[in-house]
Amino acid sequence: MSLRILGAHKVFHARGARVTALGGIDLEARDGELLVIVGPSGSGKSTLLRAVAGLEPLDAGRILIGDRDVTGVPAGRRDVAMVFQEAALFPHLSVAANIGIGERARGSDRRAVEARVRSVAETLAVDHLLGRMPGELSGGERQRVALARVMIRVPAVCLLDEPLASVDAELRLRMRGEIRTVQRSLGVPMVHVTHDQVEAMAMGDRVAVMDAGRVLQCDTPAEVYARPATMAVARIFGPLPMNLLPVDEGTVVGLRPERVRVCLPEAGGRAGSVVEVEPAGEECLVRVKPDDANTDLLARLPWSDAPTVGDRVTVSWRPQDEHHFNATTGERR
Ligand SMILES: Nc1ncnc2c1ncn2[C@@H]1O[C@H](COP(=O)(O)OP(=O)(O)OP(=O)(O)O)[C@@H](O)[C@H]1O
Repeated sequence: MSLRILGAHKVFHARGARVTALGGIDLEARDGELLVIVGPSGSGKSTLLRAVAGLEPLDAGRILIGDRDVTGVPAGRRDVAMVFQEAALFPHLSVAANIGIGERARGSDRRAVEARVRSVAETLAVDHLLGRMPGELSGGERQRVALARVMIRVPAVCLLDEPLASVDAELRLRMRGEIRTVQRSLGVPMVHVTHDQVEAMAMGDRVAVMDAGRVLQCDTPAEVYARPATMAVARIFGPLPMNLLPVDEGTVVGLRPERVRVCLPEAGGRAGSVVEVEPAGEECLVRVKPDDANTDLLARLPWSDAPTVGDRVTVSWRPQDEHHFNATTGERR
């Protein structure tokens, strides 16, 4: 069954101000697909998920799960499972009871539920915590318990709102894989909101890039990365924002920092000065101010090639690495 969002509109009125959280969203998460949503803070990602879950009524638009129009259906009857940024667990129930509560409520056999709880808890590495209470867990552990509760059964649609936000880097990597595996085995559409671009690239079958209540582009992560449809997408999607250099009245050239070469002054290219060097593990981020432009260029280089602040350098790139955008509309040429 697919999830379809058609013309979703939502305006909030907050202290005299009108905020368009959703400005007409059309989006589909296909059966068995993991659709990742990325976008700056306030772009409407959580509002969209909450609308699908039935926690936020839409001003206009429809939500369909398979052929079923669930737009007016209360949250409890949509068969949508959701994990929030802040995992909400029942404080007076043990971890095991929290994970199994939905299944028990549906009247499943106690022994069968216990076995299922154990199995899903092992997958998410919380099996050693089954006897604890939610108040005795770390943020990341609570998050994994909330995930386990969702993944214990097969809902029609699964929604994840930054479930890995408070999980450390190593576990995050493992859980990304786990979520993919569980999602494939559930075979249902899953919509996953994240701020983590690497996660979006790694996990998504497709990625929807949102800004100001709109979907700017929706395609495979590889396609969005290789051919961002607009300057805004180029800035939002990718491990680092794209460099955007106005070249003439009508055109802006976009360059991924990983495609910018920084060389000694003798080499050909545009001359400039290094204004910032930031270590990033095996690599470094180098900011260069070209002599003939006001826009700094960000480059990602191996740490072994790191220059020093104040160095005179030249920057260059291959013509095929340039992205061209219309300076007025922001659209890809
Ligand atoms: N209950 C509310 N009342 C008024 N405005 C709201 C309400 N909920 C959200 N908004 C506004 O709607 C817009 C979209 O919010 P939303 O939480 O969907 O963004 P988001 O993309 O999930 O952001 P973040 O990445 O920071 O979680 C924001 O401008 C926000 O301030």
